[in-house]
Amino acid sequence: MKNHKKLDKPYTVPCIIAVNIGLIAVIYWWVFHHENIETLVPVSPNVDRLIFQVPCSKDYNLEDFEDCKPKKCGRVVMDNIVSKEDARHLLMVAKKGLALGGSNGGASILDLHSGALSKDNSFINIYRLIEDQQINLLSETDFSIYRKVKNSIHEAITREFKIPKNKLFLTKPTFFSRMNMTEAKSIHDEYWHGHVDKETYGSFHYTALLYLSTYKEDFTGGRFIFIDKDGNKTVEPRLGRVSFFTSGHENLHRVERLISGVRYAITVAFTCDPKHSITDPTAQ
Ligand SMILES: O=C(O)CCC(=O)C(=O)O
Ligand SMILES: [Fe+2]
Repeated sequence: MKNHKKLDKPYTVPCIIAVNIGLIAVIYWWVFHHENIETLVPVSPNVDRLIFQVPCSKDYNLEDFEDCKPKKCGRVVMDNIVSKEDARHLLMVAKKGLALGGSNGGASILDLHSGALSKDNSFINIYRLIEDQQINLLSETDFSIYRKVKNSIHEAITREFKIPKNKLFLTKPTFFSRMNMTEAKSIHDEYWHGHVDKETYGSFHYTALLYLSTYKEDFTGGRFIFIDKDGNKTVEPRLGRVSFFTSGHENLHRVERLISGVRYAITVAFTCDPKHSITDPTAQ
């Protein structure tokens, strides 16, 4: 026993050093790299209606639109206002539209209103392409499901934020998005930066997201993250899930970088300013 102890001694100092280095590495990672993320809405179970109030930023103070601008700010998640069937149909529209173009980086968009479609590191017009190539890509059913879904989201926002229906307008840009883990080739591909929609897009007062694919089933990474002062909070995407929120600084957010798979969603935006109102898209 005595001999055994003697043999152990030469290892004591290196052991203490190794443990200390390990400890310092863990503390360093925790302080500088560990992200404290709370799951606000997990991918399952299905949620009927979840509401999270947040204090409004000053973004709305100088604006008119008394009937429409948020009096209370917040976030709402609803899984049952868009049917799975309609969400699947829109996923098919996204796939067939984006198949005609696509960014060479990690993020592509298709805007049915303006026709903008990502192509390599720029944009082309899908309606011009359809005309040039004489293809029958988008049907009247595609547009009618898109309008129906947009109307359900509009109705939910007016109900939850107590806005007269005729005071809230669809605005641009409103678009399908496809994200994957390909390395970014242009700034348009860098979807993971924190941003405020009201600032980024100008006209937004309320932002809605309709998810067309499901976290952990179709992709990993790619969670939606609210960046709050008291920590980050995620909404995990799920086919047919609608997440909407007031678009000011109270809802700074980003999308987490994808780790695997492909993520589809639609950003649908609404404004209180009739000058920025847009009409529903139609076959051109
Ligand atoms: O797709 C998402 O979850 C968020 C997209 C977004 O932040 C945006 O379109 O402004
Ligand atoms: Fe956004």
